Amino acid sequence: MLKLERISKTYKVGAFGGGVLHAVSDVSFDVAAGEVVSLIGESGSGKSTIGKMILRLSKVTSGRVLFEGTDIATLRGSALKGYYRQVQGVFQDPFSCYNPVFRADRVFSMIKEEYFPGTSAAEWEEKVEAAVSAVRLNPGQVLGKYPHQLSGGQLQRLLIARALLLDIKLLIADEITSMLDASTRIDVLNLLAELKARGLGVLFITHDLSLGNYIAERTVVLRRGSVVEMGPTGRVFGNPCHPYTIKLLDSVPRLHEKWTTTEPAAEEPWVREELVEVEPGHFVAGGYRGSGAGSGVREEPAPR
Ligand SMILES: Nc1ncnc2c1ncn2[C@@H]1O[C@H](COP(=O)(O)OP(=O)(O)OP(=O)(O)O)[C@@H](O)[C@H]1O
Repeated sequence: MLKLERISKTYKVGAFGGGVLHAVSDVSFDVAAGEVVSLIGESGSGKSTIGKMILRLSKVTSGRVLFEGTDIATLRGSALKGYYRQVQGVFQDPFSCYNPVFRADRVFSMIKEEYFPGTSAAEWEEKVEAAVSAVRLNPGQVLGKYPHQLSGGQLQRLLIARALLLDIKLLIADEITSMLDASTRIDVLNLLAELKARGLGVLFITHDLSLGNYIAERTVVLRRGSVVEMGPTGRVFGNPCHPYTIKLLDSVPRLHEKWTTTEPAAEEPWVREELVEVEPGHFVAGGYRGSGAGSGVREEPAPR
């Protein structure tokens, strides 16, 4: 469904824009229908930049984002609108998505005006109630309320309901649980699991390995804008091979804290190690191979 083909993003930085920051370098992976892929990496590793490029909030510097075979950079007008009916993002801070002056369900009426102007009021009301119930909220308790009368978890779920109203195929979920308390966080994760069972693809962006492990079929580990390891979650977590992944897994007891040891994104293109398939579907930059206790050991490259 979604395919990233060697996408990169550079930003001009420095006093007169003379420097170049490589936020994302040559990243390729895909997300299938009904699949959750978690994108993990510490602060500044380029996770959100990838999410923004998929949502066309940020232009790719090179490479292509394909959705059902079409390069999204080519979409214009009604084709672009059609894309947003199928692909939506939900972000970390639910409060910032609402205007405190208006009732929270204004986010639904805005969608009606934009995408469903011909739908009758009664039919629309039914659709909204169904979407709100699908995210396990009681319409009678949340509709008509102002944002300050609702919790962060309720506001986050309303945003997911809003995405559902569009009947999306792919959700870009960028740190959506990081501002929620532990029990609400699990609720939202279980909700994503239900949506996945209904065929929704999800790119689950997180700095929290344990959440990624809980929900995702596949995991992509990002370091300084490059993929260092990716594959089926069981393999990446059960047999981590790249020294960086091993280091991340060692830090699991601290995972509910945001990582503070921010690595700066590369100001110079750093030597990117090629991804090597070390076991079926499991790719590791530089060809490091895990061997249980001795994982992180790189075998001599095979002779060509
Ligand atoms: N508009 C911008 N201009 C210049 N640099 C940017 C811009 N947006 C992001 N960056 C830089 O690109 C790098 C990647 O940022 P990004 O937000 O994608 O990281 P992240 O992994 O999502 O981090 P976090 O978990 O803290 O949100 C960082 O070094 C960041 O400072």
